[in-house]
Amino acid sequence: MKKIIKNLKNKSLLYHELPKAGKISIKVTKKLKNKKHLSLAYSPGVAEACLKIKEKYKNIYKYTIKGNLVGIITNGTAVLGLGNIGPAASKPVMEGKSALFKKFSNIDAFDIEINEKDPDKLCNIIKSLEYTFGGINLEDIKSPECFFIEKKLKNIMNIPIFHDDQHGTAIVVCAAFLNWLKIRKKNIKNIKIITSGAGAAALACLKLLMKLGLPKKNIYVSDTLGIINIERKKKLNYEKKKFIKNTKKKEIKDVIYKTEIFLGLSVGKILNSEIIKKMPLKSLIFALANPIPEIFPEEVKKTRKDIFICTGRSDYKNQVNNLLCFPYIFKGILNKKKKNINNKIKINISFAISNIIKIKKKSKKLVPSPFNKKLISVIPNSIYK
Ligand SMILES: NC(=O)C1=CN([C@@H]2O[C@H](COP(=O)(O)OP(=O)(O)OC[C@H]3O[C@@H](n4cnc5c(N)ncnc54)[C@H](OP(=O)(O)O)[C@@H]3O)[C@@H](O)[C@H]2O)C=CC1
Ligand SMILES: CC(=O)C(=O)O
Ligand SMILES: [Mg+2]
Repeated sequence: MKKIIKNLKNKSLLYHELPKAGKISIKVTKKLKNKKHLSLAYSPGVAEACLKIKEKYKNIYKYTIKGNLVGIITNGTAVLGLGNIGPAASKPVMEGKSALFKKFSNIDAFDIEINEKDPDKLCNIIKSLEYTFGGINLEDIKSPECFFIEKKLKNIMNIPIFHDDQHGTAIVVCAAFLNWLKIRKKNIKNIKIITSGAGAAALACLKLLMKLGLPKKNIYVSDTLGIINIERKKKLNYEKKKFIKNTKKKEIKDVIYKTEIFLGLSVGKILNSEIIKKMPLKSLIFALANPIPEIFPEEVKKTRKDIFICTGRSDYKNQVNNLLCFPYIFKGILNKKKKNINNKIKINISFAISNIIKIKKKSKKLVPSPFNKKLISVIPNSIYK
């Protein structure tokens, strides 16, 4: 195992370094071979396009890349499960998201890493980028600040704003959950769930699961201090407060015997064999922290073959990752000029993703592969005007 991990680390570094540093580059889309072309692309011809936009702002979509350009914006405060590693160290992730936009939905996306933690100041900087982009994909901004930032940007900007870690993740988690319900022939009203994580991703997932019908009383939320229960005094924010559970139980292991879903959106290695032994039959574990999941599938299989397991990683089956959503949802958003994605649309998309999978009796497959060609049609088509 150690050798495999070392091998992956080395390969990944070489992948990023060679033959050219980074994962993306810019491509010129018009002929630019001679002075004739140059006089169209640059001075004097370019002035005509400028003046058309000056005359009518909407022309910016006709004469520039704006309508197919997304800004992937972070301040590096919650980068994967690596935490607050800062804007510079976040750049490989953001370049990666840009590469995925291009690969999976042919959307051009610039990564913008901003060295600003103050939510109001960050909003002002992002607002000032409004003319450049057709939409903003907020990424890896820690909670609870991310909730305020997204809300404020939606109010002050005239382009779509989408916090991927919240809504992209929630849509994909719900899709997997719907298929698990189908396989298990279970009623959502009877399902109990415990989270590890009470941040952007975990709370957004819970909110969407509740829209699907999961009763709030069936939810336990836990974070670095354990279950958010009635005795909790510290480290509560207004979003966590919505999920205070009427219990004195403190630890995941105290309640996991009755929760069929474990939703891990925190950090690696939270679960172990001892804890999962107690889970109900054929439970579902989302071990979605990146890059190290809350528990590795090998450990689950060793202990409990009946359990369904999803991770956020590309090297295991059932990759529950917002990658299954963000390239395609933006395709729909940009094409349909849709500014806001409401819960009804998010649920439509979850059903659309889940329906790609043909449920088979003994199968444990809950989500399509990221390379499934149906995603590019079903997700944008689930967004109505
Ligand atoms: N697979 C996927 O598609 C996605 C996966 N993720 C993963 O989810 C995780 C969280 O991301 P995000 O919500 O954006 O980040 P946030 O910073 O918003 O939230 C992180 C949460 O994890 C909790 N946490 C951190 N360490 C521990 C610990 N040792 N035990 C229990 N809880 C802990 C924090 O607790 P506290 O509040 O007490 O600080 C916080 O509630 C990351 O690992 C990320 O990679 C995120 C988005 C998508
Ligand atoms: C997948 C992702 O967005 C994350 O882990 O933060
Ligand atoms: Mg992320």
